[in-house]
Amino acid sequence: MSQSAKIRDVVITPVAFHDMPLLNSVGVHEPYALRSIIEVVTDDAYGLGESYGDSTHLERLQKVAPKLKGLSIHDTNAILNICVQSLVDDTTTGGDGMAGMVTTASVADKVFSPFEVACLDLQGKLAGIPVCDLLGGRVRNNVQYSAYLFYKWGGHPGQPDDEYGEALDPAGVVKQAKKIIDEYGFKAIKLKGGVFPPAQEVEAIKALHSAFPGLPLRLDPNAAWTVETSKWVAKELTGMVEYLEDPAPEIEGMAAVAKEASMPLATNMAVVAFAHLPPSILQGAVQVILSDHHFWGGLRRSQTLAAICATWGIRLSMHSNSHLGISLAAMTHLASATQNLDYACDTHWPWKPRDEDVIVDGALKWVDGGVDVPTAPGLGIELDREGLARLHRQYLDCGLRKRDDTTYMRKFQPDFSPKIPKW
Ligand SMILES: O=C([O-])[C@@H](O)[C@@H](O)[C@H](O)[C@@H](O)C(=O)[O-]
Ligand SMILES: [Mg+2]
Repeated sequence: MSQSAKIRDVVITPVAFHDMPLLNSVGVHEPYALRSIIEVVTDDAYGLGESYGDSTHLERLQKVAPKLKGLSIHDTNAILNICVQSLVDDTTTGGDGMAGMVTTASVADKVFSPFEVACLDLQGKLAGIPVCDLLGGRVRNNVQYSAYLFYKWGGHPGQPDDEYGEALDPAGVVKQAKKIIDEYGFKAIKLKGGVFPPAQEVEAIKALHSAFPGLPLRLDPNAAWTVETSKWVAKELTGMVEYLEDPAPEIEGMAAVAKEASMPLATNMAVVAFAHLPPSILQGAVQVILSDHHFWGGLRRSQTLAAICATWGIRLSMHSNSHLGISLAAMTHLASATQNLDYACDTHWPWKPRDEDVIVDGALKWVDGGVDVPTAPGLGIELDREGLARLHRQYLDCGLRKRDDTTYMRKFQPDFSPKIPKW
C-alpha cells in the first residue's frame, strides 16, 4: 500500500448552524441544527464526510474513528466491518438527528456513511477524478432538487421574523414557494405536512397546483395519518401529486393505503434499511424509496439500493435533513452517477444561512433548480477552516446536544403530542 493511501488520523468536529422554525409532525426545528464534520487524513491529503451531530451519534463516530488508523482508504469493506463489530451491542435507537422520525435505520450504516464518503473523496483526489467517476460515471451533469416547503412560524419566538416569514395557510405556502422558486428555479415542489388537519394540507396542495400548473407536487406528513385518512387524502389529490410520501406508519400501513391510492407511495420512514426491502416488496407497500446515503450506509450502498429498486420496479428519490455543503456535494455526486435516481432530490439547503458553511464558497453551483456536478477531483470541495471553527464555536455556545423538535415545541405549546398517526 502506498503511504499516501493509509489513514493517519480521523478528526470529528461537531458544528451548529442557524435553522428556521420549520414545523413538522413531531414539533418544530430549534434555532440551531447540529452536524458532525469528518476529516479522514492521510500523509498528503484529507477527505471529507458529514453526518448527524447528536451526542449519541458523535459518541458512536468517536468509538470507531481511532480504529481506522492504519487502514487503506480503499478498504471500505474493512471500515464497514469495524463499524459493525464496534456497534454490535449498541441497541439504542435514534440519537441521530432525525427527531424520532426515522427510528429503525441501521446504526452501523449511519456511522459508516461519513467515513466512506471521506474515503471516496480521498480516493478521487488521489486518482485525480471526481467521486461520481468512482461511482460509475455521471449520467447527468446537473442534479435537480425539489423546492422543499415547510409550514413555519415567522421567526423563532422572541426573535424578529426571518427572511421567509410565516407560512401557516395555503396563501403563505404559495408565497413561500414563489420565493424559493424565484431564487433557485426548482421544477418540483414538496410540502412537509403532518402539521395541520389533513383537509387544510389538501387545500395547500390544491393552491400550489393552481399557482404552479404542471409542476410535480408531493406531500409528506411523516406518517401522521391513519390508513383511512390517507386513503381520503389520496382520493382528494388524485392527478395532483407525483407521489404521496409516508402518509401512514409502517410497511403494513403503507401497503393498505397503496391498495387504493391512485398515485405512487414514497417513503423515508417505513423502508430505511436493507432488511425492510423483502417485506415491503412482498406487500407492495411502496413504489418510491427516498434514498439517503447518511443512513443507507454511504454512496456505494445507496447504489446497491438503487440496483435492488431497479430490479423490482421501485423508483428512487432522495431524502434530506438539515445539512451543510459536504452533504450536498455527496448527494449530488451520488445522484449524478445513479441512473434511476431520477426524481428531483430533496434538500433543506434554502433553510440554511448562506454565510454559514464549512466548505469554501463557489464549488457547488445552483443552476435551474439543480446543482452542477463538480468536476474537480474527489467531492470537488475544500474545507473552509475558518467556517468550521466558527460553526464549532457556535456548537459549543448554543448548548444543544441533540435535535429535539418536540421539547422545543412544548415550550410554546405544552400539550403538543408527537404521537403518530394523529389524524
Ligand atoms: O426537517 C424536517 O423537519 C423533516 O421532517 C425531516 O426531519 C424529515 O426527515 C424528512 O425531510 C422527510 O422527508 O421525512
Ligand atoms: Mg419524508
